[in-house]
Amino acid sequence: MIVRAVKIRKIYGKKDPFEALKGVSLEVDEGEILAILGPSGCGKTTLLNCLSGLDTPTDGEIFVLGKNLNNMSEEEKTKFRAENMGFIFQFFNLIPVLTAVENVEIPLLISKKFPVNKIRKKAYEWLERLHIGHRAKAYPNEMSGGEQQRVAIARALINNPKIVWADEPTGALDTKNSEEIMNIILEMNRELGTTFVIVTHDPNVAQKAHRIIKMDSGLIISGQKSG
Ligand SMILES: Nc1ncnc2c1ncn2[C@@H]1O[C@H](COP(=O)(O)OP(=O)(O)OP(=O)(O)O)[C@@H](O)[C@H]1O
Repeated sequence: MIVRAVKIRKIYGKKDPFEALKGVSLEVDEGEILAILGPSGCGKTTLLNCLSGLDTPTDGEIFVLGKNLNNMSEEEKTKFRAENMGFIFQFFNLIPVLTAVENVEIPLLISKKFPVNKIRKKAYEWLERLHIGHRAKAYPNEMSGGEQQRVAIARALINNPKIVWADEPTGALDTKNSEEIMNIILEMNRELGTTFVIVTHDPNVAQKAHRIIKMDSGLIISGQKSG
């Protein structure tokens, strides 16, 4: 088990509090592709952000790779994320002033695990692997949505993370590109064993996952492994 969340509650606001998560427990196995499906506003992004340590739940405990996020400082969480996690977003979140290959290099430059002279080569290899080597020198605004998302996936995976969090990764793409992005995620999962947790509105995307969790109004309503 790579992720375990126990009775997560998240309350936004003090004056006019809103309970976005009402006691959510879930487990994710290593190597699993888990889709989190549910209507707008049901708490999917809030849950994902809590699980990855980007946000802090009001109550409950989250263990990732056996580590309790509650026991980590913000600095420790940042380091833990950089070493173990990758992120994919709906609108790609590429840095507009950097080329494709420069965007892909970022996690390696931060982690300092690779000598600088090897980083460019590795970034090119990842772009080739995702069939966009020919776009290496393009800037984000010169690329299609599908191309930008491939760059973002290369960036998410280049550091060989144990787990990748994807928030509506196909939300800004047409059907054909959505299918291609999901196929890439499946392929990477098979080849590298990376765990993916994918928030989506799209039942076609969710269908390709190993397991689907359905949420409604701040609760998981189906798909939990145990009660
Ligand atoms: N920072 C915030 N302050 C107050 N309320 C918030 C905040 N962030 C989210 N919410 C509320 O919490 C609820 C859950 O939001 P969340 O973004 O997690 O839903 P979601 O299921 O991801 O929605 P969508 O599919 O539209 O992205 C929503 O009602 C939202 O309005």
